[in-house]
Amino acid sequence: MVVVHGGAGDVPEASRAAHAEGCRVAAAEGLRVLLETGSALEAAVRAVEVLEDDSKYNAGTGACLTEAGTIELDASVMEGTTMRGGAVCALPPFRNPIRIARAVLEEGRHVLYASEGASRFAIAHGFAPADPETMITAKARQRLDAVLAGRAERGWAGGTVGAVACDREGRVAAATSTGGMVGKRVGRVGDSPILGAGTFADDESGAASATGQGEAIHRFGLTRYACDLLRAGLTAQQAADVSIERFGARVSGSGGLIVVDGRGEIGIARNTATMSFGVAREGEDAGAGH
Ligand SMILES: NC(=O)C[C@H](N)C(=O)O
Repeated sequence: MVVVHGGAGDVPEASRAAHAEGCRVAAAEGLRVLLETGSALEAAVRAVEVLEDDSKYNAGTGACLTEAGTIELDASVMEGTTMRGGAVCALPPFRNPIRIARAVLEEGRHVLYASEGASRFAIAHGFAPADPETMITAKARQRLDAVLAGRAERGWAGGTVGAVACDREGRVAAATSTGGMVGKRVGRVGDSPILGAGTFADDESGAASATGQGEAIHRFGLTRYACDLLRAGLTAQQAADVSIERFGARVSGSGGLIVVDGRGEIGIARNTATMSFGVAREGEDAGAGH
């Protein structure tokens, strides 16, 4: 089974159905890949890739902009069987950062590459840098302009994307990708590329992908916290609910979380107005909501 999220935040009423539908499509495609390859890791990566290519979300194409008007991308992936992980942060424009994070995981020498080094790694592994103009949307520019003009708050952008997957043998994986915050400082790195914060997977507990205020998620270690609750015996939904409750109470964090355990039970929680999600399970029609 595959669960995806399209970011915690406050999507306007008129756009909510479209955001949920994008998640349904991504979860269904992730499940298709899971059934074809048997790999939870590949399924989570593919689901996130679909969302990166959908300009509605703040990841890949359509990512939000730094205060300098540039794109800096964060992404990570982790699989739960041997707990391998790969991540890139402050990456200049490449179309699918999650694929580069996957390549980091496969190569295995390091876990996280930043900025120039991440770009070099990507090029050495056959990824082509993207023309920034093909990835920057008019909406992303408008949002930055509003922030710089003081018409909107400099906050997290919403629209981060993530996926968790569980195969028939109980192997789990998680993946997360984002442009971060609108008007962030150049070099600011959020929680999404940090294992244990934005992304975590361990077959002995489960997998989780987080979204929301990155600085708070960093400090709280949100995905690791949720997986530790699974290990302690909570159901996936209880683990998601308790994690978000504690995250709000302890560090005043706002955000959301998707969780899956090794039996394919899922948990979805948020303390924001919306968080689009999609769920696809073998033998059932894919569903979506907020
Ligand atoms: N939309 C998000 O979830 C933002 C992301 N967590 C970050 O702070 O970079």
